[in-house]
Amino acid sequence: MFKVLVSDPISDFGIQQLMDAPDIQVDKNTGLSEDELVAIIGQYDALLVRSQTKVTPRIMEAGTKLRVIGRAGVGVDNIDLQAATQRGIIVINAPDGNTITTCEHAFAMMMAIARHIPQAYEKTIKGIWDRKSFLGVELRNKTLGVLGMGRIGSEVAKRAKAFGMNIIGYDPFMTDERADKLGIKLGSVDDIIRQADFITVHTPLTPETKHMIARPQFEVMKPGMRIINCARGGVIDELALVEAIDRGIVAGAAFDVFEVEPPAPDHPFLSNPNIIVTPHLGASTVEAQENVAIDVSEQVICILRDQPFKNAVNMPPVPADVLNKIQPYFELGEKLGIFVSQLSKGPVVEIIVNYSGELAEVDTQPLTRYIVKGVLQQHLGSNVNVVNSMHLAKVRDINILVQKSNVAKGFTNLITVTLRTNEDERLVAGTLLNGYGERIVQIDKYPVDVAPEGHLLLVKHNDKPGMIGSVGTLLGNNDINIATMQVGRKIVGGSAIMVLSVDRAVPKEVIEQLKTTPQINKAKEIVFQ
Ligand SMILES: NC(=O)c1ccc[n+]([C@@H]2O[C@H](COP(=O)([O-])OP(=O)(O)OC[C@H]3O[C@@H](n4cnc5c(N)ncnc54)[C@H](O)[C@@H]3O)[C@@H](O)[C@H]2O)c1
Ligand SMILES: O=C(O)CC[C@@H](O)C(=O)O
Repeated sequence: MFKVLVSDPISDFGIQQLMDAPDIQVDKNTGLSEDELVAIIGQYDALLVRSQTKVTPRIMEAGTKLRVIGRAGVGVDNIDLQAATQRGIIVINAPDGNTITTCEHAFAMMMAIARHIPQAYEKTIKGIWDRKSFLGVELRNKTLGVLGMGRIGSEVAKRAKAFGMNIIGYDPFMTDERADKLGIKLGSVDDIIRQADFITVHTPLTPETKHMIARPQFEVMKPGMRIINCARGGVIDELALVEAIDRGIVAGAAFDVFEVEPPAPDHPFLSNPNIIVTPHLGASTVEAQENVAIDVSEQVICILRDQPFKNAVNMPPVPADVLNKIQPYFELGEKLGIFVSQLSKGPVVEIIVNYSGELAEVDTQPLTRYIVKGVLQQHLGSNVNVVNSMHLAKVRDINILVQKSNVAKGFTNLITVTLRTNEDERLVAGTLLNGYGERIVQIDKYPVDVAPEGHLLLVKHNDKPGMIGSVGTLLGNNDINIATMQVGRKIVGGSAIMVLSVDRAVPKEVIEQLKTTPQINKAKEIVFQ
C-alpha cells in the first residue's frame, strides 16, 4: 500500500481518484511545521502540496521513501528542486490547470485599478458617497505591455484585444509568427517600459527576472501608467514601486504576490491608497483548484505504479511526438544498462551509448537516463532513478558519451551500450523486434538473439563439438532447467559464447563447476529482477 500525504488544502474533488485508488492511502494533515513534517514524512511515498508547505532538504532527507512531490499549481519555488533531484525525488506540477483562472484574476485586477473599485467600495460601505475621487480610465486604445508571454501572459493578451487595447509583448521565446497569430506587437522590455499605459508581468521569478522592473525602469515610464503583478513577488521591486507612486509616475498598482508572503503588517503596500492587493488568490477558483488537483493526482498515481507520467519539473520535458517514439525503448535501455554493468568489472569510467536507425533522428536524452539508471542500479540500487541518474553519474565522474548513426545494421533501431571501466570494456546491443519484443542481439563481438529477462547464463568457451552437451548435462544434474539456448561465434573453431536462459538462479558452485569444465573459459550469470 502506497501512502500519500496532503500537507496543504487541496480540492477534495480533485484528489478523489487518489482516495479511491485501492493501493493508495491518503492522509490529509495541513498546516504542519517543518519539524512536524520531518517527524512523519518517513512513512510516505508521495507528498502533495500547494504553495504553503516549504519542502526543504531536511524534509526530503527524512522522507526516505519519498518518490514524488506533487505541486497542485505551477510555481515550484516552495520546493528545493536541487535537493529533490539529488535524492531522485520526482517533482511534478500542474502547469495548465490554473492558467485561465490566474489570467482572469490579473484582468480583474487591471480593471479594478482602472476604475478604483476596491477603494470606492470601501468608502461606499462606510456610507460615504464619494463620486469625485474615483475618476477612472478606459482600457480601450490603451497600450498594455505583457512581460512573459507564456500560458497566462498569452491569455491576458487575448482578452486585452477584446477590450480594444494595443498589446506589446516580450518573452525570450516569443516568435514573430506567434505574435502575429495573437495579433500583438513584439517589443523589447525597454519598449514596454517606455510605451505602456498598463504593464502586467507573467514571468517566473528567476535571477534574470528578479527586480526586472525597478528604479531605472520606473524613471522612464509614462507618467500615470498602471502596473499589475499576479506572477511572483520580486519581479517588480516593491520599494521602487512605492517611490514611483509617491512621485506620480505610477497611478495605480495591483499585486497578488509579494516578495515575502504574507507581507508584514507594516508593508508599505498595505497603507497605500493607490495599491490594491489580494492574498495570492490568482489560482483560487473552484475550477482551477479541481483542475490542478486532478492533474497532480493522476500523475502521482502513475509514478507510484511505475507508469509513464508527464510534467516532471526536475526532468527536461519531452514533446509527445518524441515520447511516442522513444518510450517503447525505455525498458530495453534500462535492461541494456543492467546487463552490461553485470558483465563488467571495476569502477565505471565511461558509458558510451550508440543509437542507430530511426532513434538517431530523435531527442534520446530521456532514453539515455534509463540506460544510465540501469548501469548505476547494480551498485546504487533504489537510490538511482531516471530523475537523478545523470546527476549521480556526473558526481561520480562517469563520462557519458552519446553517438548516433543512421545505419542500424539490419535493424530498424539498435541501441549499443559500451561500458568502459578501469579494468575492461564490454558491449551489449539490443533492439525491439516486431512481434518478439526486446532482444539482445550482440554481446561484445558475438551476435546473439536472446530476450533480456529472468536469469541468463553466459558461457564463454572454445568452439568445439560437445560443448552444448556438457553445459546442458551439468545444469541438468543441478536441477536447473534450460528455457532457451543460443550460441554465437565469430569464426568456426574460435572462441564462442553460449547464452542460456534458465528457469531459476544458478548457484555459485555451479558457476564454479562450469568455469573448471574443459574448453570453458568463463561463466557468468546475468539477472534481471
Ligand atoms: N498568482 C497566482 O496565484 C499564480 C497562479 C498561477 C501562476 N502564477 C505564476 O505566474 C507566472 C506565469 O505562469 P505561466 O503558467 O504563464 O508560466 P509559463 O511558463 O507558461 O510562462 C512564463 C513565461 O515567462 C517567460 N520568461 C522567462 N523569463 C523572462 C524574461 N526575463 N522576460 C520575459 N519573459 C520571460 C518564459 O519564457 C515563459 O514563456 C509564474 O510565475 C507562475 O508561478 C501565479
Ligand atoms: O496554490 C496556489 O494557490 C498558488 C498557485 C500559483 O501561485 C501557482 O504558481 O500555481
